[in-house]
Amino acid sequence: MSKPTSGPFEKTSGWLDWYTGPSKPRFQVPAGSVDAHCHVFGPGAEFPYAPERKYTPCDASKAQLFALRDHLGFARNVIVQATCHGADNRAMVDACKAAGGKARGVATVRRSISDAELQELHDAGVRGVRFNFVKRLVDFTPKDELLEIAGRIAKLGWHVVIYFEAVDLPELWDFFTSLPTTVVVDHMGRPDVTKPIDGPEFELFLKFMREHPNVWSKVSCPERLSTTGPQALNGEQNAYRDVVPFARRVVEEFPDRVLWGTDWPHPNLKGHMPDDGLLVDFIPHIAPTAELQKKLLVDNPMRLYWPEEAAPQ
Ligand SMILES: O=C(O)/C=C(\CC(=O)C(=O)O)C(=O)O
Repeated sequence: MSKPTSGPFEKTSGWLDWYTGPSKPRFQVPAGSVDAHCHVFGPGAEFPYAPERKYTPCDASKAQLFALRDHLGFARNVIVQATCHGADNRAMVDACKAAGGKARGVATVRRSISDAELQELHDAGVRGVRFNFVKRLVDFTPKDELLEIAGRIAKLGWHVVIYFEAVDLPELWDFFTSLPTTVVVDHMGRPDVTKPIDGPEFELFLKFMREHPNVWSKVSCPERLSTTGPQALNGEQNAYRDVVPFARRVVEEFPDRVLWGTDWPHPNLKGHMPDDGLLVDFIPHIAPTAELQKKLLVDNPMRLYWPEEAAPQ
């Protein structure tokens, strides 16, 4: 793939650019697979980064995303608005429109958005909004504003994607469980994988899913959660071993409510930038059967993002 640029913006110091020579995965994903968590960044010269952003990335264009999709063997993308674009959804919307029906979007919106603007987002392929509670990424938005937004987007049949750290789940529980839509958790609520899988923290997350059938989870981002590695580089086929039991537990207990995504272009990674081909090779470790793989990669994302095309359950 072509090399990343950064246009008129200066990248955050220490920024790691996405990996330009991803390997061909050994694991062949099922036909019609969806990369259900990825982003586009700019390009900044065309779609400037938001003034309120907490980081400035390298560019990651729609063409580069679609090239990766094809290289990895995926059919479709779900493009999630990244915080470096704030509530300016133009780059994400432009990518969705250019994908010719092969991408859906998850937007960030403020309460000031009009019904006509929401409808425009819908027409472009947006099917959800993201509420981000990770303090290093966003400033606080009052819960009443978020609830108001959730009530409005529920009428469009959209869902809410939530991003938070495991330690914050108890405090956010009442808010999350009051949401009137399907709720999709990013990266399993970022468990601390150095803690026991049967310990209180991850148990609380499992209870959250068990007691609330509207809650789904992305079993993504082992490269963010792992502390032991090994890194998905240089052909490594057993990357991020410490994350496997956590993701596998979620896939096996909730096979109809899990999604997977590359998280390309992997904003804010500090230690290394994974080879996305090897990230795909991680999938059979967490979804060990063909049936689980098809639910994770095809049936579930199709039901949520392309219900009009999804096979009946
Ligand atoms: O890409 C992700 O899912 C995670 C992110 C970035 C992010 O959420 C954003 O910029 O919106 C992170 O942990 O830094």
